[in-house]
Amino acid sequence: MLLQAKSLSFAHPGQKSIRFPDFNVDSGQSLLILGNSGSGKTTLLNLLGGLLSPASGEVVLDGVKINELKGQKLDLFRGKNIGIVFQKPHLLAALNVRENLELAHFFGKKEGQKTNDLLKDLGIAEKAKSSVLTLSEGEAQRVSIARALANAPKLILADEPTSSLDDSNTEKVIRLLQTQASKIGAALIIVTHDQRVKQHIPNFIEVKAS
Ligand SMILES: Nc1ncnc2c1ncn2[C@@H]1O[C@H](COP(=O)(O)OP(=O)(O)OP(=O)(O)O)[C@@H](O)[C@H]1O
Repeated sequence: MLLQAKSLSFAHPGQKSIRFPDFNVDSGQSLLILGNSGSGKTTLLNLLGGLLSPASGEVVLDGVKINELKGQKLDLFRGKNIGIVFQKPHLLAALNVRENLELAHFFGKKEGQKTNDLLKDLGIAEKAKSSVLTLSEGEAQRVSIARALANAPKLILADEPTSSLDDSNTEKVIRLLQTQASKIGAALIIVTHDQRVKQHIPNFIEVKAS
């Protein structure tokens, strides 16, 4: 089993504790995290990516308890093994498209996937030297997906990747994430409240505010 989430709970400062369901995900599998607005979906994704530390429980990725790693060890483990697609692209404005991807290789201390191949796969090869400030929203989002895939991670986490897209682009982005995940044998976890995504990925867990 690639990823195991066990007895996880978390409380933001001044907020009620959120308890999350247990689940496992294998390499090559896709899973949706569903739930109402404010139920804790992004919080769970941040726990899985080691961006937050749980109040109780554990996240085990490839036999490593992420929640027991700290500082540089955690950053390096995340850089090598986890690719995160955030709600907003968060690209570095001073760097062009190619450099934004190469930065991921640098932080992951890993050669990973070839930048040219990745840009071609995601249909943005002709933008390699463009400033990220000149990209359309959809292009910027594809660059952020390419960056998450650059190190060929074992786990891909995506937070609401389709919320601002129309139906046809929603389908394209989900296909892209699934195709890329299966190409590198990664597990794919997508947070969404977009009902359209359920048509493409039937496997889901639901986060409920208690
Ligand atoms: N930094 C924070 N400080 C305090 N409370 C927070 C913080 N981040 C989130 N929360 C609260 O924690 C709860 C869960 O938030 P979270 O963002 O995980 O929900 P979500 O299910 O992803 O919501 P949405 O679908 O609206 O994005 C919410 O009640 C939210 O207000």
